[in-house]
Amino acid sequence: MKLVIGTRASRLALIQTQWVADALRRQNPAVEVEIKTITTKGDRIQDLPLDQIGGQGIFTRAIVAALRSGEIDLAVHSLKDMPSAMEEGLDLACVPAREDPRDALVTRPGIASLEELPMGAKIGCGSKRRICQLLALRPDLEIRPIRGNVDTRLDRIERDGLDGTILAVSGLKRLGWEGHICHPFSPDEMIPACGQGALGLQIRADDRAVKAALAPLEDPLATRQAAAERAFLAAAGGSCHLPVGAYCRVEEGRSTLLGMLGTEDGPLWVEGRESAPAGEEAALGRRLGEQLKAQLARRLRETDR
Ligand SMILES: NCc1[nH]cc(CCC(=O)O)c1CC(=O)O
Repeated sequence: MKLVIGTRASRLALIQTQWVADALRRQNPAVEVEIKTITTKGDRIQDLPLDQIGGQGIFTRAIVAALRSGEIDLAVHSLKDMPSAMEEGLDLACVPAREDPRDALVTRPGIASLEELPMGAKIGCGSKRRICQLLALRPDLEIRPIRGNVDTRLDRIERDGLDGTILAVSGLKRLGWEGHICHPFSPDEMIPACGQGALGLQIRADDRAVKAALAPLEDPLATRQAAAERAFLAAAGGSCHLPVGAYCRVEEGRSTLLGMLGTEDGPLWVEGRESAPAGEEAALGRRLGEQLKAQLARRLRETDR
């Protein structure tokens, strides 16, 4: 059996795809794997903030089209870049073992902790979710817009005279930059993006052969976390325009979900926590998502008065 995997061309995307290809070959030596790189709108437009390019799934749409046309059989995404509603005719085949889900502060040399960041330090950050939560911890910090892939952002600390930036631990680890981490934020300090650190393996919904070939890669824990976090994202109505995040802690017999949701233009945001028996993660995500959406709407009405 031959299987063509599609991916973005960034170094991180290629490393993630190579990981899946290797796992596939290991599980199933009969599978012949080919990797095809695809340029997305998000990769082409590097000089605009994400929320000005517009549209959900700017990093995934071109890949989705290749999947639909049969040009590729499997798309490897960062789960956090996938819209909560799956495109018509496509399916999430499975979620493999997850990398570290946390966000991390990366600083210029000479700053060894969050506390050592001077008053008014300049932090490069384009994520509304990260900005809301960082300012809650350190209201004095000055936020500067920043974009580009992980390697570019690290370079820009020095080039733009920044004191630091915030990146996902998973991406830093996969790229070999974990030594740059100054402070990993616990999910209680900074709720990660839904699915952060996990990969989403996307296939044509009717492609049973590819689904079966991928089945051994499924991680039951990551699958339960993803079910909760993505149901939260869908129910909260989250997109890349809103500060939104969720993290599901899976324990013996019980799952606890942390979630946060804010308004597009800030500064208002709310957070909450709910738990449910194991196996009910999707319902848990929906419940907390609806709850926080209603809570945010209430808070907005109160501030209008
Ligand atoms: N938004 C860009 C993006 N998409 C996926 C990752 C890597 C993190 C992951 O594995 O989820 C990153 C970089 C980052 O946020 O630091």
